[in-house]
Amino acid sequence: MRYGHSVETVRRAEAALMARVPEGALMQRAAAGLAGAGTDLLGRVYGARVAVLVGSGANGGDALYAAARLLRRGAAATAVLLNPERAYAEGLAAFRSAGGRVAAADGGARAVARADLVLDGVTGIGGKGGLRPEAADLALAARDGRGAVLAVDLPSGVDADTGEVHGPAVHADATVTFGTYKPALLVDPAAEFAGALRLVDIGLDGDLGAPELEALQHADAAALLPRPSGESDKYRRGVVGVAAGSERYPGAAVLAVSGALRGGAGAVRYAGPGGPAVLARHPETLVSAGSPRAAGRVQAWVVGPGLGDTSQARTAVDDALAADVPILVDADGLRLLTPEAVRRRTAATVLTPHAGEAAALLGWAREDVEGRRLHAVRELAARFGATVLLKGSTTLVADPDPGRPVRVNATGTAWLATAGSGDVLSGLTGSLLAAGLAARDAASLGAYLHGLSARLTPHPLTALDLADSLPAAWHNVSA
Ligand SMILES: NC(=O)C1=CN([C@@H]2O[C@H](COP(=O)(O)OP(=O)(O)OC[C@H]3O[C@@H](n4cnc5c(N)ncnc54)[C@H](O)[C@@H]3O)[C@@H](O)[C@H]2O)[C@@H](O)CC1
Ligand SMILES: [K+]
Repeated sequence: MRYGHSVETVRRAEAALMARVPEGALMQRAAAGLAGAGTDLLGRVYGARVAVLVGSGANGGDALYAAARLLRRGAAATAVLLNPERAYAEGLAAFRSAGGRVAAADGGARAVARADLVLDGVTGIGGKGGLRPEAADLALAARDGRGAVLAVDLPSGVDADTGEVHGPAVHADATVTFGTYKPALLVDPAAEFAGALRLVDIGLDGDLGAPELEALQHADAAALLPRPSGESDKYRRGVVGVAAGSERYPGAAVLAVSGALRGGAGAVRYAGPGGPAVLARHPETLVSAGSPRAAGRVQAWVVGPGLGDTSQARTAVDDALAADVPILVDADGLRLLTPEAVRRRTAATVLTPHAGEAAALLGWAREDVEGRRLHAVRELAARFGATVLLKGSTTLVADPDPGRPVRVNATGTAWLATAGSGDVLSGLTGSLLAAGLAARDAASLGAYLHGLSARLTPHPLTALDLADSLPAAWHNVSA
């Protein structure tokens, strides 16, 4: 599992650790990791030009010590001090004694433009609000310059705890972060500013408390995959019901069933008007034309994709909400649900909105959901007492229990933004629910496999390609 911790948790762990190690040791560990990443980006250090953006805190200190290390290996380095009186004094002294130069008051942009590597040490976890104008200009010069931009701990200007970006921020090619990931590195929009991530161990692990965020890795996904045992038959593996599609949108039925068939359940029951289209593509489906209530026993329901807005659609949603098994509600189901009926449920409920649907459920503007994804997903989970999977550039899964970390999916790709891809995810995740996974595990494993499948499918991909690649994603995880 990859974890993200809040600033408060990091600060507490640092304080505990600092009491046990010699003064300055943590910063030297950080600087060593940073210099190593800088070396990798440069390829050849000797003769390279490094520009160091230095703010007024320890983040600038890390950058200065790292630059001192690069200077000792033959680089030339220029520091751009944003607040010369408050630059980290010991780091600046080490930088100067290794041969580093300080740019003249008006020479910062030139140093940045000429650099092969720009170290962004403006702010780290102590940053508040976006970059101030002078730093914002340098960040632009760094983005437009020829060198690689390496952020120290975080790209300066992003909000460490929320992943929100309120104003200009550094666009990094890579970020070296210390001790643990910070939420901003894992959640958009901030994560888009961070580039490739590298975690440097500074010895915090034993002192870190509970994480804010966690991201499944391959091994975590593998451990969650349902596997049939010797005693399994199709009913013991779980039967998933799919109430999706309509005369108007029969494709959604086909796509949701395609996902469901590849999600580990032993059988898929389809209930609704899309039966002929479903059978034409998937003859193994158990099809009925009525509502979920009349469809026979299942261990989980998926309701919503392509249902439309008919009375039959409303009945399907009401029936699914009334069923005493886990359910997943997506798309039209999210528009048709009664919040009170969701809150009344005792079996698990998973809601899978994209930003627009989340905005409608919350009564927010869509931009607010996109800008405040972590807040939005937590708020939805709390209001509905449900597990919420918020789709998008970084898919998040929040549990109704606010004490549990939000899960962030690391496998997504922009290629998933294709018609019908959400229908496949719904079917897949519902199938994992039917196979017996807990709601947050089903949702986060569903997102993981779905993203991986998109990565394994030749581009540009269609939703059916995506479903067809799910066995390869499954195999990739379990291999
Ligand atoms: N505490 C520790 O043990 C360690 C800290 N480390 C580094 O220390 C950083 C935290 O250092 P600090 O707490 O000094 O804080 P930062 O260096 O992140 O920034 C705080 C300083 O920046 C100013 N500032 C805040 N927002 C600003 C903005 N928008 N524009 C311009 N200036 C702004 C503040 O007035 C303050 O002087 C970490 O991110 C990490 O890089 C590492 O050296 C590892 C060890
Ligand atoms: K930084």
